Amino acid sequence: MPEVKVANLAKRFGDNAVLHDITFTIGDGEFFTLLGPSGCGKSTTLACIAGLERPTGGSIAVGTATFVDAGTFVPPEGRNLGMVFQSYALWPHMTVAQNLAMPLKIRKVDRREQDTLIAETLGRVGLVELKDRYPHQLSGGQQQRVALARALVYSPSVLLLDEPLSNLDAKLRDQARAWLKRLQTELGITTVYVTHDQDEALALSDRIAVMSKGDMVQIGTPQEIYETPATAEVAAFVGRCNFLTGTTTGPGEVRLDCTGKNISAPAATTAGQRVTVAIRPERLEILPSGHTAPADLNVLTAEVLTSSYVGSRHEYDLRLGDHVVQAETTRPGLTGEVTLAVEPAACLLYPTTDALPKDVEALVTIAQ
Ligand SMILES: Nc1ncnc2c1ncn2[C@@H]1O[C@H](COP(=O)(O)OP(=O)(O)OP(=O)(O)O)[C@@H](O)[C@H]1O
Repeated sequence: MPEVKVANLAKRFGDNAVLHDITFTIGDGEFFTLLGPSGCGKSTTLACIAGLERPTGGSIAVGTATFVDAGTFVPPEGRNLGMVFQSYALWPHMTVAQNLAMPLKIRKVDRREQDTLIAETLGRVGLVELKDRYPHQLSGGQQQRVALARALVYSPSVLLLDEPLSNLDAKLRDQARAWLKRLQTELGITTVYVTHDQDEALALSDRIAVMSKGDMVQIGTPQEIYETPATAEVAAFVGRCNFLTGTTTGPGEVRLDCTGKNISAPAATTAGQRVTVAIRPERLEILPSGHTAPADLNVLTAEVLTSSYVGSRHEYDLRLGDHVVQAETTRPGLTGEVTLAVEPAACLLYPTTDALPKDVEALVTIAQ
């Protein structure tokens, strides 16, 4: 399966520049996800790869084939890519087998070969016995599999998926996610996946590209994106996060505004910088008041405001100085004053100029 190379991709609709200078390379057989909030340009990027949109700048190549470059634009039918959209777009008056036959007929595959490819592909997605049903006789999950089978039946070089699971209910979606990942690994097909769902992106991807307002903000493995987000905005978008403001007081030290106390944060360098400290809720260990935390941890005193039981863990809202922070733990029944302990390495620092989304700003200031 070939590499996908996108370089300096730009797209504008009239005066509206929606993609600026997007560059990434997707490896052979990689599951690569474009993740970001609504309107950031994910679908437009995918549509440019598919040939459904004509970029205003940059180049796109798959393997040795150049699809887009100065003076070159290969139309979608010349690209041999498989595509599945959020709305499965199955032909309602055709059976499952007929839906799969359509792209083969367009490619003038002979009849006997068509039957073999359809049977093989339906076998792969576990739908052989449903081949004579019409789309309205299938569940949402089954329709989604048919759409995927239709995109795979002609052995595309790359699979493009635009929020293909978002019409499924939560439980089905989890199952479909696991199934999709298994199928993709089995086929080894290079896949570009678009989603605004960070859990889905973390669970499925070999690498994730986080987009914001037409720019690529960070590209990395799920672990890199979650554990070392490049900006406060990425930290806020991927997973839950507490944001506290402060001022660096020297190498490795920050004075928090909310408590007036210093904490260790290895990324701090020179004194006097205004910073935002980002801490994931699960990295805040809650200890009942009076319990001593290991000496190498940052220790803060907080007060439990509310707790919720969410099955595998308890989520606590706590007052920390004039802020509310969230922490997750398996410890039930904590009330009143508690100790929060956090490893210095889990206190990520960003310049305060790093814009946070408005809803996160509201969270940061809620307790003031
Ligand atoms: N055909 C079009 N004409 C004009 N503007 C468009 C067109 N298609 C997309 N846009 C604009 O381009 C921007 C990026 O849209 P795009 O659909 O790529 O975002 P997205 O990240 O996929 O969002 P969502 O998750 O909501 O689908 C948006 O501001 C959108 O309004």
